[in-house]
Amino acid sequence: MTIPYPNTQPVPAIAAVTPPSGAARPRVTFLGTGYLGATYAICYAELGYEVLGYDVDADKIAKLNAGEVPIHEPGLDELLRRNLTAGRLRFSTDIQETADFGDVHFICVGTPQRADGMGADLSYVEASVTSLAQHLTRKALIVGKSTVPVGTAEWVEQLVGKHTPTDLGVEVAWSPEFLQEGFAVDDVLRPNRIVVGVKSEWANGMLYAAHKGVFDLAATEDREVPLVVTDFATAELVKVAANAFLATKISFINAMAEVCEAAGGDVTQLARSIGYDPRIGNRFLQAGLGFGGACLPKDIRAFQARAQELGAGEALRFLHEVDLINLRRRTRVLQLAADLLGRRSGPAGPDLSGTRIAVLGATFKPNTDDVRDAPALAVAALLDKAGAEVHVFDPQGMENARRAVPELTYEASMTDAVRDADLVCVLTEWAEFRNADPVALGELVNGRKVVDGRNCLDSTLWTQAGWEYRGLGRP
Ligand SMILES: NC(=O)c1ccc[n+]([C@@H]2O[C@H](COP(=O)([O-])OP(=O)(O)OC[C@H]3O[C@@H](n4cnc5c(N)ncnc54)[C@H](O)[C@@H]3O)[C@@H](O)[C@H]2O)c1
Ligand SMILES: O=c1ccn([C@@H]2O[C@H](COP(=O)(O)OP(=O)(O)O[C@H]3O[C@H](CO)[C@@H](O)[C@H](O)[C@H]3O)[C@@H](O)[C@H]2O)c(=O)[nH]1
Repeated sequence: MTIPYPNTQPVPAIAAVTPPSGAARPRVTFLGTGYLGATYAICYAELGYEVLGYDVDADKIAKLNAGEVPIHEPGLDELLRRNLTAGRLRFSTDIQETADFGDVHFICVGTPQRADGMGADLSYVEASVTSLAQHLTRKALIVGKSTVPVGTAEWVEQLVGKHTPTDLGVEVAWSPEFLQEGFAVDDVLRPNRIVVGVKSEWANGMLYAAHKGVFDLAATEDREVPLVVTDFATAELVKVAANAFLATKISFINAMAEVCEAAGGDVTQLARSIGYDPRIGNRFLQAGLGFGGACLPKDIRAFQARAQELGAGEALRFLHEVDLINLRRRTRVLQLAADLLGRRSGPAGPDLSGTRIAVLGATFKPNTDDVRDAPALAVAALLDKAGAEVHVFDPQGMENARRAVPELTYEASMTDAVRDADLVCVLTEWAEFRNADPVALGELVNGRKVVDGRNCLDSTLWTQAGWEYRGLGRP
């Protein structure tokens, strides 16, 4: 059932339900206040809901209660402070308080790649759902938002059944999340669709009420937010299918970059040209260092692992290739660096000892401080392993990067990083790097050589300023 909103007709399938707390709108909690949960909690308060965010990380909760957003996400600080002051939002490490507060509890904990293989680690889902269920004393709806292997919602339902008395009637639903870091506030307030997996009319009604603020905002802006109401399995699959598609699109253009490198073509012009075809579209066709972050890489691996378990592994074999194409871009940057520095590659890769390399960018993309599986940081580590002295600068990711890869040298500014460098690698396309003046930077370096790992620099400008320029998939 697909229900466009606002609908010209009443929505008969969605019954109005009274929240178990008796409040006019459901009171909502978010378990896990990381990149997903903190953003959601704050934006839902902005939509007018009464919200409680819960986490086991006391530092994070203390920061949030003090009006400090623990991550870098544009626009979130102001919304946090405004809604704390308005009294609609608070954060807690008390699970009993959380259980007592909410009508709808959203599970937003991490589902990282398992250390022992490709599948998803569901231990945080299990721990959060179990402790919540054990503390519930009235009917509520538990909604999974974390990205999970298909079948998890059924398992969560059993878990809830095991830990709550049947007469409470606690129900489970799944509503995957599609927000992009860096655009998260707008993505939560103005999503391009809402997908819910439900088993009962009551759950459907509660979830509708829990999303009504989003629909109302859309109506005031003369927009529609499509609502897809479906079963558990489809809801879970929609999420990983979307990420698999996005990853495939990026690897497709990076595969074309590889061919351009062999044939002497320019992938940026190729991408622009195919993107004019509306069936292809020009978004997510940016060739470069490839995809990283806490979602696409781990999600395509977990999807393959789950499909394998279900006997459908063949269907997703191409995702293995998508992953390999993506990872090859990292070694390509290493190779370009060695070429520019005139170093030959042996069987163990190039020897870059005695060189000094500036790495601009550490986060997995601009406008975030997130360095989880960041291609930029992975390349910085490869350059370091090859013997180079690596000096890194990132506008927002320094603290996380230092924690993740402490062996690199971290600098306080772009100019500090490039000073005396034999080579500059631009690996995350922050505006500060895109708009850097190649003439001024040229005065600081030891050698005017640049690898543009994101094809984000104006190659003509840099070449005119005397730089030897190499992009990915470009002649
Ligand atoms: N980051 C994104 O942009 C994004 C977008 C869509 C979906 N997702 C999915 O959302 C989920 C969360 O991702 P994230 O990036 O926010 O992760 P994160 O690591 O930033 O946040 C997870 C939070 O859960 C907390 N936590 C761990 N155990 C807990 C427990 N038992 N009870 C309560 N809290 C607990 C952690 O302390 C942490 O603050 C993942 O499944 C991810 O795939 C993330
Ligand atoms: O044309 C492109 C677009 C993106 N990327 C890279 O792809 C990665 C992922 O980018 P993006 O998708 O913008 O970041 P995320 O915030 O990880 O968002 C993805 O992962 C989230 C978590 O599942 C989903 O909710 C989002 O819909 C999905 O876009 C980054 O490293 C980008 O540099 C490219 O290399 N080329």
